[in-house]
Amino acid sequence: MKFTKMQGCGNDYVYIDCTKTQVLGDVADLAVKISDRHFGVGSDGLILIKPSENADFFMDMYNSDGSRGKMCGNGIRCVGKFVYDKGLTDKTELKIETLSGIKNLKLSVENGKVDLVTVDMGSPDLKPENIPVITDKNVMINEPIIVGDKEYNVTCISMGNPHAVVFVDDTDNFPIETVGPLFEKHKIFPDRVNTEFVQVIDRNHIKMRVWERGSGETLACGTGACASVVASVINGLTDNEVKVSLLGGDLHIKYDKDKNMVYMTGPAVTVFEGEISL
Ligand SMILES: N[C@@H](CCC[C@H](N)C(=O)O)C(=O)O
Repeated sequence: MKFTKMQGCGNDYVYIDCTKTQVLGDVADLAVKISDRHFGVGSDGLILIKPSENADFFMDMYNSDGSRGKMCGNGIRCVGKFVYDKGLTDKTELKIETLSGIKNLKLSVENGKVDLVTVDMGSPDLKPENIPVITDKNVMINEPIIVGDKEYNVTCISMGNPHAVVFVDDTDNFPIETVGPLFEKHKIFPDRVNTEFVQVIDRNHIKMRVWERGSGETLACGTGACASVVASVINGLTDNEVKVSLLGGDLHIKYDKDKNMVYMTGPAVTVFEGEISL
């Protein structure tokens, strides 16, 4: 089975072209095995590119623990690059279906290959039941919760998947490896949660580290960067166009408040290709 390893800001997945053939068997188990950084290819998860009846392609994504994600911001940019660079389409404006709906992509092509991709990420959803987060509040904006033995203020947002955004003074020295798992499995998040720890640098620049549900700390999270910018804007901390510096690179996020739409621009990179014998 042929695969391509790709990354967007260091958030790396193994991509398999399933437009003509299917992956048979237990895909969740395959995702766990392929993602293993010692005994597998090594990645934050697995992404299958499938045909779609409603869009140009379908993105089916799995975290490294085998759980299925509904949306992946860094992954969807790489799907755009994959299908264009491999000649599966010659369109530079694409519709990609995900488990959280259809997303529109614009590909920037340099010397015949895609480098940057802009994605219309749709509207952020703050309704607790849609995230989901268990609360008696109408929205969770900067609300205190106890995690472990400490109080943190969280802003909860769905970008097609669940996010909790926490503002901190210093992301570099934040103990994400101990606090991240406590957020992920906190009882108020019945489907677990992706947690972004955000430091505001200025009104157009934030730093962010992420603990992803199902994958642990990753070098970047596209949906998380979008949620972080929405949270920064609604908490009055930034303007609506923001550079998000992640451990693996920068994303540019625009939150159009009037239309309530979020746009993400960032890189998509092919790392290597290979073949797996199962
Ligand atoms: N890295 C992704 C998000 C992947 C899915 C997430 N862990 C989930 O389970 O919701 C991104 O770039 O958005």
